[in-house]
Amino acid sequence: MPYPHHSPNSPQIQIPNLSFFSGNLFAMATLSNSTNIFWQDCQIGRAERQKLLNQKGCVVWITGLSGSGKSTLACSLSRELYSRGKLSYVLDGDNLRHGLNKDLGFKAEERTENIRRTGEVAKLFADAGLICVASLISPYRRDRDTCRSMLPDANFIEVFMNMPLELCEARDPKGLYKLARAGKIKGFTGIDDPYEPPLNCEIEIKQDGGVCPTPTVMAGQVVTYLEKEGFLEH
Ligand SMILES: Nc1ncnc2c1ncn2[C@@H]1O[C@H](COP(=O)(O)OS(=O)(=O)O)[C@@H](OP(=O)(O)O)[C@H]1O
Ligand SMILES: Nc1ncnc2c1ncn2[C@@H]1O[C@H](COP(=O)(O)OP(=O)(O)O)[C@@H](O)[C@H]1O
Repeated sequence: MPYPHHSPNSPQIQIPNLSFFSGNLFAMATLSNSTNIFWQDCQIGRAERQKLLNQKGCVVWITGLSGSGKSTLACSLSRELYSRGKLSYVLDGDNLRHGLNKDLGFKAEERTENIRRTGEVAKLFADAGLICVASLISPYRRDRDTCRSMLPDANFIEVFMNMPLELCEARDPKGLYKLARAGKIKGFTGIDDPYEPPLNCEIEIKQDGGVCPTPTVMAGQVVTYLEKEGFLEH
């Protein structure tokens, strides 16, 4: 079943000539200039792929400060799912910036485009029947909500790494906080750039009595949710 805004045979809206936007990637990204296009369906769809894999496609979106443990959770979760015979794929912000998003920096509009593109790719993976684990700072609530709105609501599972800045900064595995504090990186999230915590996330990972749960425990929290919501069976 195609998503509502991609419904087949829907009339194509004619968009005015946008050539005056040429060279402005971000203006172009928010508007579509494709006309006379049609949705193409195949006999083998999402339902058939999910049956084959005995799971339901979804997006687990992990958000949080640099150093909060997003990649650690993503990898631990992927490993745990693999051991249960479930297929997942990790989209890591750092890794995507080596390829698909290599043209983007860290200004607000570039982060927005980074999240939008990643959301579109995550949606494709979910449609392929996979459990897609996206781990990006994704500091803006509106950008995360845009990704949520691309999918049926229950299929977007937002996981908030609610770790204090002091812990992330003490970890500083890449030395980036140190550089940001020294003024050598401008616009670093949590230091001189904003992070907007989720208001209504599905899962929150936080310290318990000042102790951070282990990667296995964090992954277990997500697996329990996926199991309860029926994503690990067809
Ligand atoms: N200015 C600034 N602010 C935040 N992070 C920075 C910055 N410059 C480089 N980095 C490194 O880039 C990684 C974050 O990339 P993301 O694609 O996840 O960022 S975002 O979602 O577009 O905000 C982030 O990786 P993680 O530490 O894994 O979060 C950093 O290593
Ligand atoms: N649950 C945890 N317990 C202990 N150390 C952790 C945990 N999660 C992450 N770390 C460590 O914290 C650092 C940052 O983790 P990482 O997953 O790279 O964060 P992010 O992807 O959010 O930047 C790494 O050195 C990692 O080994």
